[in-house]
Order: sequence, then C-alpha cells, then structure tokens
Amino acid sequence: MEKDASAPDPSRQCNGFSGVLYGEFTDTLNDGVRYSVSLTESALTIQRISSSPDRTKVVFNLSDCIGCRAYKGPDSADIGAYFAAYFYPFKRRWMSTGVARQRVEQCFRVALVQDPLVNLREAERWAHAIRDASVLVDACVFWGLSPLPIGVTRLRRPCRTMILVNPHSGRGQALQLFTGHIRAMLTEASVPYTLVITEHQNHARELVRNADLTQWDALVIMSGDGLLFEVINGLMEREDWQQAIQTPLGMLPGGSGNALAASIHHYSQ
Ligand SMILES: Nc1ncnc2c1ncn2[C@@H]1O[C@H](COP(=O)(O)OP(=O)(O)OP(=O)(O)O)[C@@H](O)[C@H]1O
Repeated sequence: MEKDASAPDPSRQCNGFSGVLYGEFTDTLNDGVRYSVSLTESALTIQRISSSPDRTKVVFNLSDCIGCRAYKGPDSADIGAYFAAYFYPFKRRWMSTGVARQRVEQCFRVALVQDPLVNLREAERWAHAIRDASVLVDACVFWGLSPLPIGVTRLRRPCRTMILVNPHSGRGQALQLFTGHIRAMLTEASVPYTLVITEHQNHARELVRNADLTQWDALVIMSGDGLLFEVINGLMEREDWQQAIQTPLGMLPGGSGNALAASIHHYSQ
C-alpha cells in the first residue's frame, strides 16, 4: 500500500509542534523519566513530561551544537538505542561575572519498539537531523573564530583538518591541552583530523610548503603566535601560493601570550 503523501508525518505534527522532528524519549539512567524533544531549524527544545505544573522547557540553540551521535548501549540485551548531542553554550563562570562556553551533553534513550534495530535507526535519524540542522551554523564557531566581519569561510563537513601542535608552546602545555580538551571535542564534532606534533623549528613551514593541500579543508595551529607565522610563511613560499593562502586557518591558543588568538577572538565578538 502506498503511503498517503498528504498525511502528516507524526514526527512533525505532535502536541501542536510543527517543525523538523518531534519525539518522546526517556532518560538514559531512569526509564521512568520521560522527555518531549522537538527539533526546529534553529533549536532543540527539551521538556520533562510530568503531571506537575512546573514543566520548564530547556532550549538549546543549534549554533552552540558541535555534533550529535547515535549508538547502542554496552548491554547487548538492551533493546534501546541512544543519541547524544553536544552543546557549548555561553554560561556564567562560577564565582565570576564573565561568561564562557561550557560543555553540555544531552543524551536520550530511544525504545519505541521491541526491535533494537528500529530503535537504533530512529536514534540515527535524530542524530543526523540534529547534525544537519547545526551544520548551517558557520563551522568557524567551533574554532572560536566566528563570525568574523571579513574573510569568513564556511567549511565543508566533514572538515578534513590538519592540526599542528608545538609541544613546547606555552611552557610545554600545548600538547596536554590538545589531549585534555580538544581531542574529545573533535570526536564529538566528528572532525577527521591529522595531528602533527612539530619536532623542530621550521618543521611546520617545510611541511606546509610541500604538502598536498587538497587533502585538507583547514589547517589549525595550536601554539603561540610563532607557529602560525611559520605556517603562513610556508603557504606563501609555494608556487601555488595564491590558492594555498586561501586555505582556511584556525588558531587554538596554546602559547604563553596568545596575543594573536586573543585579537582574533576579540574581533570575532
Ligand atoms: N618542536 C619544536 N622544537 C623547537 N622549536 C619549535 C618546535 N616547534 C615549533 N618551534 C618553534 O618555536 C617557536 C615559538 O613557538 P610558539 O610561538 O608556538 O610558542 P610560544 O613562544 O610558547 O608562544 P607565545 O608566542 O605565546 O609566547 C616557533 O616560531 C617555532 O618555530
């Protein structure tokens, strides 16, 4: 039997909601706690389903979302599947008036039917839709460079990235910062990357001068100012420098002063 094209998709029309997706899922730790979850083109809205009058909605802006993934739980007897979305909204710092981006993970269990495959497919559909909706947001947000008034580059996804880390930058902490913070974010954002730990002065310059740049969509430098200058010099020394210098560059502060990263961040506000 053919599906009636005019019939409303139940995931789009529920409880008066009309957007991209609507669903009801449970808490990952407690099946008794249920949430209504709705996805529009700009936000993910979560509301706990309960009889109490206090049913506060939590709204996450998709411009703060860096990724979403679907997965099966570790228990093979579990018929449910899961999806987790990763947000980095600005929040007030503890004991401070300033705000900073802070990680928030929103995870749900999908157990609509007894068939685990169907549940996994539904979790994947949600993960896909959340990723797609948040892709519209400039990928530079992830690197803290957005929105730049000039020279903004919308990166393709998946964004194949070469990450250059100077292990001696910032009193030797750049590599630790990478493994402690950045690596997990890259995984959450499904960013495929090649990590290059520089071994000597001018290593990055020589590498970038001779690299096949078609393999990467962006070069990200995690260091102080020095390594970025090396990379720019390497790009400018190429025969195809006019095209090479168009390669999107990102900067993650890993040095001691980080003056350039601070300036870029300032002008991106
Ligand atoms: N493995 C390495 N060993 C020695 N020198 C390196 C290595 N990798 C890069 N360099 C050089 O170190 C210089 C300084 O690096 P960078 O600016 O990244 O760090 P920093 O001096 O700690 O930072 P800041 O500028 O914030 O003080 C760079 O110009 C680069 O040529």
